[in-house]
Amino acid sequence: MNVALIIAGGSGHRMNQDIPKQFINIYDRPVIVYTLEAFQKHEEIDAIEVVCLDGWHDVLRAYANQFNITKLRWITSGGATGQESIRNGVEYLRNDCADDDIIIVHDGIRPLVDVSVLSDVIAVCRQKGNAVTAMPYNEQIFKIRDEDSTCEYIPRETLRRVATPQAYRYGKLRWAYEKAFTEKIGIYGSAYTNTMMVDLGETLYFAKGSDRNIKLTTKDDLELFKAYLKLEENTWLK
Ligand SMILES: C[C@](O)(CO)[C@H](O)COP(=O)(O)O
Repeated sequence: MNVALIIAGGSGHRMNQDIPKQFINIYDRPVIVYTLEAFQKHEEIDAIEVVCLDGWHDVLRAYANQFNITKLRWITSGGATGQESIRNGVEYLRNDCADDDIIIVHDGIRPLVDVSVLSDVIAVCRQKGNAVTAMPYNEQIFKIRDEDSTCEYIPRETLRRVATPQAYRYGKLRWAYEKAFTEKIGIYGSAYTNTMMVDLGETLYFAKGSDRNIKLTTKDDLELFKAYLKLEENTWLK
């Protein structure tokens, strides 16, 4: 079974809005619905779990009914941090998932994930045991010496930008979160499943990423999202 684990537990304070960013309406539907639709229409996705902000579970269920997201099977609560939210989502599946099921972890605020990205992350995970979507860098990356200066750079050919979706076998994911939280490894700061896995000594495998798969963090990102939607609409009309 291939299960999408969508993380939508954030309160979105970086966007300075009353509504959490995953629930902001863009044209005719909220951001989270665009994300859910991408998984709903992918034929290899069997079921969807959403880790959702408390107080928004009923709203989410109502949207799922309205927009026919029939694969949505579980809604559970987030935690105090992103890592706690993902861990909650993983634990919540313990009676429903087998160790070799594939869990596709995805940020609810990346609504432009497309079919080919999802297909590749599932295929690489099936073959290698895990997969993280990745893209090359096209800027030069300098390390800061202090806030005003630098004298060291990292050759960009040696770097990849890793995003979600990321796919892991359920058994490995459960083992990793249990170990990480018990031994306090890879769970602080900006840690995510990918960095935690590496901190636990695991090797990760790259799958095809997409520059279009933006994370909606700031208000500018919302404008970019709208522009992409308009572009798609115009392309379909032609
Ligand atoms: C994939 C990710 O960039 C971590 O590698 C993730 O999107 C981070 O999410 P955050 O909420 O900005 O920490």
